Amino acid sequence: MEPTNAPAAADAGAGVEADGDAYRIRPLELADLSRGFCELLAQLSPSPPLTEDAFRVRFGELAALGADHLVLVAEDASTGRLSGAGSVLVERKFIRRCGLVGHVEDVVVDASARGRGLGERLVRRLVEHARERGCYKVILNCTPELRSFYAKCGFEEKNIQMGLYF
Ligand SMILES: CC(=O)SCCNC(=O)CCNC(=O)[C@H](O)C(C)(C)COP(=O)(O)OP(=O)(O)OC[C@H]1O[C@@H](n2cnc3c(N)ncnc32)[C@H](O)[C@@H]1OP(=O)(O)O
Repeated sequence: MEPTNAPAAADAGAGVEADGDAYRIRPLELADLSRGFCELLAQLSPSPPLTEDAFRVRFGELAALGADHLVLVAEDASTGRLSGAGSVLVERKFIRRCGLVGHVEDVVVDASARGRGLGERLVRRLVEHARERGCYKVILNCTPELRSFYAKCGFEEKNIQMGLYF
């Protein structure tokens, strides 16, 4: 599928949030590469800048997943730069009568915009998307320091995380 500059997962029911405040929460767009998307992600994990081609290819791959993959960004209404981002992936399982599970990933708020409730708003929007898709639960991995942030977003601690890095 040829990627366009249309919002990813535009059919996801993930409508733009325009509540008149400083940030506009909406799906990722191709033009967001030049609005600071990579700089935001670099605050989450080592993430060198992407070329336009690399970004376009990955954007197209994710768009092809439709509403099963949603990347939301928060655009600063006064500057047009991105101040936050987060993703949710809907996993299709066999168990629970072919149940669906939402995975929240890569939540980040720019250092200059933290502490104003933007992270919580992003996470709640991602969770709402998973709920509307019919997921029976939403899960995520985080460091122990973020327990209280995710508790504020409605999550409770469950099990432990295991990892194997290559
Ligand atoms: C699944 C994942 O992606 S895990 C990775 C999470 N991302 C990161 O660690 C990247 C670096 N950190 C960040 O980008 C931000 O600090 C975030 C996303 C964790 C939080 O974003 P913010 O916009 O600052 O959070 P927000 O203002 O919505 O905070 C909501 C509540 O959580 C609390 N909170 C926020 N960050 C933290 C924290 N690091 N530790 C403890 N509590 C926190 C706030 O005090 C607030 O509580 P309050 O309502 O009582 O005041």
